[in-house]
Order: sequence, then C-alpha cells, then structure tokens
Amino acid sequence: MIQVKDVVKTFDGFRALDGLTMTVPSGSIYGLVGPNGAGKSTILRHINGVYRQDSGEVLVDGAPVYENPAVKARLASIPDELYYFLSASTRDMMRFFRGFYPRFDQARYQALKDVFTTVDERQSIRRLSKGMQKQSAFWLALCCRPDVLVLDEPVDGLDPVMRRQVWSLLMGDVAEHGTTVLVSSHNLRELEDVCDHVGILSRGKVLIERSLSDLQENVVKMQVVFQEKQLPQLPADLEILNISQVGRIHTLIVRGNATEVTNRLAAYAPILMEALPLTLEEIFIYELGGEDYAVRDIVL
Ligand SMILES: Nc1ncnc2c1ncn2[C@@H]1O[C@H](COP(=O)(O)OP(=O)(O)OP(=O)(O)O)[C@@H](O)[C@H]1O
Repeated sequence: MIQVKDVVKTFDGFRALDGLTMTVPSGSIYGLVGPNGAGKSTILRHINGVYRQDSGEVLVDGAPVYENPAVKARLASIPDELYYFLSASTRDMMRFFRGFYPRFDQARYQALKDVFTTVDERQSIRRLSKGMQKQSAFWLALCCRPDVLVLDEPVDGLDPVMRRQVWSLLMGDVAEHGTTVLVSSHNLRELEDVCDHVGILSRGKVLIERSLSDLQENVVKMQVVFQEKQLPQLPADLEILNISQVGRIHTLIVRGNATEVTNRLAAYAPILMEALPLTLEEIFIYELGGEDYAVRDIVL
C-alpha cells in the first residue's frame, strides 16, 4: 500500500504540493488524474524517492521511501522524462536493472522480445523514437517484477495497439502477482477501462479519491418515461444529482444503487424505466456537483 499523508513540497516558495493525501491500496491500479501543473509528476517523484517532501509522509507498506534502498528495490517506475545512461541500449539497461532488482526476470526479458518487436535491444535508447523509448521502458520495468509500479503518463506516445498490449500485460501482473500500479494521466477516459481506483488532483491536492466499485454502486443514471410529460413530484429524500429531459424521456442521475432507485421510482408507475451505468467522467462531474469548475475541466 502507498500512503501519502499531508505532503507539502515548495519550489522557491511555490507550493507545488499543498497538503496532498492519498492512499493506493495494494494490488490496485490507481489512476491519478489532473490538469497540467497539478502536481502529478511531483508527487510521483516523491513516491519514487527522488524528491524529499518539506513535510508530511510518503510510505510504501509503512516504510518511508526517501533514501530507503529496501523500498526502492521493490519499486519500479517509468518517469515522464526517461533517464538512461549515455548511449546505453535496452540490453545494457537490462544488465543494470538485473543487478539492482533482486527479482529481475531474465526469462521474461527474452519472452517480451516477441511483444516489443520494433525495439532493437542493441540500439542506443536515446536514438530510438519516443514511442519506442516508452516501449523499451515498459519492457525493462515489467522484467523488474516490482511490487509497486509508478507510471507517469505511461502510454503517451504509444500507438493504440501497443497501448492495449501494455495495459494487458500490466493487468496480468496485477491479477497474478498483486502488483500495485499507480498511473498518472491528463485524461480520465484513458484510465476508465483499467483503473479500479481514481484520485483527482488539482493545485497540489487530491480533491476526491474513490474506488470504482464504490462509485458504480452509489450513483445511477435512470431513464424514465411517465404518462404525463412532466416529472411527478419525487420524494425529497431521493438524492437527485441532475435532471434533464429530451422529449418525454427524463434522465435522472440519482445517488444510490440501481435496484433501490428502480424500486423507488417504480412506485410512480413509469411507462418505461431503465437503469444505466455512468462513465467515470459522468460520475465525477455529478459527484462534484459543479462546485469546482477546475475539476469539471479535468474530467470533461
Ligand atoms: N523542479 C521544479 N522546480 C520548480 N518548480 C517545479 C519543479 N517541479 C515542478 N514544479 C512546479 O510544480 C507544479 C507541479 O508540477 P508537476 O510537473 O508536478 O505537474 P504535473 O501535474 O505533472 O503537470 P503535467 O501534466 O504538465 O506534466 C508546476 O507549477 C511546476 O511548475
């Protein structure tokens, strides 16, 4: 589990992280979403142990990360700016990582040659295209067999086929080995199919953090048609987050689970009623109730 508790980081007096708190459960794929400059890379660099916070705590399984080799040997990352030794090839970096990560999986390195076919393992990584450099980074990171994988905008620059391949490898590792994956993105849509937890970051703080199952069980979209064109007077304790109408179809976003809300609306004898799942984007928009326009911009 990764725990970030009330972390503050200032650069020349500017609070890039302003009391950031988040929890990434073990074995989850946690998506950290936020606009440019929100602090995503900065918090990931703390979790990688590159930066030391001014105050607060950054813990992996209860142990502080900064200057802690035992934690770093269990953690691999793909940062936003990839770092390689001058003129090192993927194979050179493999040898380096093999010496550093106790569970480095040489057989997997060989097997993944069939996935990352466009990457020549002997070529200097700096001379590869941006997308190929990302592929090389994934190839290496996956072979480290880390308990925790920290990915900063990881699929940027990868073509759609490679994105799918990489996500499927990552999800396989989570399922088989309980790897914890923390991944940042500008785009909630990008993470929709893969994450089971999401945190929204804005101006150095996590504004909301939810598990997907919580979200999906707690908000439902109902499409209903009544005999009358008007919506009947619904009970005040039915927590309706949004109402819209197209023709005779009313679309209600209601807090509660689908069965419970369906049963309550059934009492008003609708001609037609259907409960639909919400996308992650819709859930966040309604959850936030339009209070924070910065966040609406992030998720829209
Ligand atoms: N080394 C640094 N020195 C000074 N300011 C910094 C440094 N690193 C980050 N910042 C500032 O901290 C804020 C957060 O930056 P960060 O790179 O973490 O944002 P981000 O959410 O990753 O953005 P992006 O989506 O654009 O990559 C920005 O205002 C940035 O200018």
